Amino acid sequence: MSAEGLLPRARGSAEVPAATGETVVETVGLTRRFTVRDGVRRRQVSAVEDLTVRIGAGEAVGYIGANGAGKSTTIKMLAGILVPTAGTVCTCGLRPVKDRRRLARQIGVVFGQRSQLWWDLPVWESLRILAAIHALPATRRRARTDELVERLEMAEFWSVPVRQLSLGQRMRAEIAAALLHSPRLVILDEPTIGLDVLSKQRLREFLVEERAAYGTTLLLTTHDMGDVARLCERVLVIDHGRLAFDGALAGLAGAAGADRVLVVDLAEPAADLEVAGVVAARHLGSEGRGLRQRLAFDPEVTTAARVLAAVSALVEVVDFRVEEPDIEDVVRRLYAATRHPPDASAVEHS
Ligand SMILES: Nc1ncnc2c1ncn2[C@@H]1O[C@H](COP(=O)(O)OP(=O)(O)OP(=O)(O)O)[C@@H](O)[C@H]1O
Repeated sequence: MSAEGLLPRARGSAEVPAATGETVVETVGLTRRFTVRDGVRRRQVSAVEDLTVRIGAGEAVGYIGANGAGKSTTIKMLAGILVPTAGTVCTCGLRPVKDRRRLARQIGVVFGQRSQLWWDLPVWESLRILAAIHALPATRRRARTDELVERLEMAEFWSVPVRQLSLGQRMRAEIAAALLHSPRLVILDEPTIGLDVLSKQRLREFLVEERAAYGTTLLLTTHDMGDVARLCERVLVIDHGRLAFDGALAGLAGAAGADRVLVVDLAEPAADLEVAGVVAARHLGSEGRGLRQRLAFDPEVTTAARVLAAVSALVEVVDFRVEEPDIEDVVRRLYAATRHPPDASAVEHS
């Protein structure tokens, strides 16, 4: 059966519905500590400490941090897999551990490094089993399956056992499995890890479309800042278990004091441009005997227009562009700036 008429069509654009104001995730003072053996002694590791955060329906939130920062531990508490040591957590209006079965109907979780599919079964059979677990009515199952097969381009490997799939194919099947029951909240833990550029792009496009069509809330952990830049308008940075930043991606660059870069192409070769005396900019490098020059500036202090004007007063500019800060670098700086203890002023809202 076709999905036509039973499910709203996904739109191809990045248009996203406005958040409804309803709360999908709410944590207050959420904390999880582990006791680990250190030789003969035992010590406590604080994986997540005093995390207070609210995510509204329809939001797309990137949850980022260094290895061991506490991302997976947070996700496990949101999904009811781990019991918090202290604090409270409410996911889709439910208490995750106590209401875990009911919660399973409302959330979809994808762990990039772990599979929820049956290794020896063809993709279609894994999805059939999951549909039965979620007790999806046959019409809804068929319509949703048709839709996912088409949008995730799964027809070519629909009957192939999961163990024979390429990583990109398996990830598409994992996403289909997690979204089969149309969950309100989708949690993705490193969904694009190991994927080639094209597979990453396809997956991101699918998630943007899914959100646009159904207003799905996305919470995404990733080390790939391209995922965050393309999928999320809000970023949470966790550092040593504590929230170090909560705000817009652009604000993250501002909080970390990252520089933007003005790249100018000149009509004629020129010596290294020194405009620091006029505006707060520093020369980063030159190419082609000075035909192309790069100038870094702090967006908190000056603007691209002012730097360009200062350069234009010295030489003839034929072309220019402004490069945004490298987000990996931004996060690194933020870690450095907020280490022990985190700077509460970096948290824009909670
Ligand atoms: N079951 C456990 N027992 C003991 N310590 C744990 C356990 N799970 C996590 N930890 C510790 O808690 C801290 C946070 O781990 P977590 O896996 O949540 O980090 P992460 O941000 O997801 O890291 P990564 O990006 O590497 O997956 C780490 O110091 C980790 O060693």
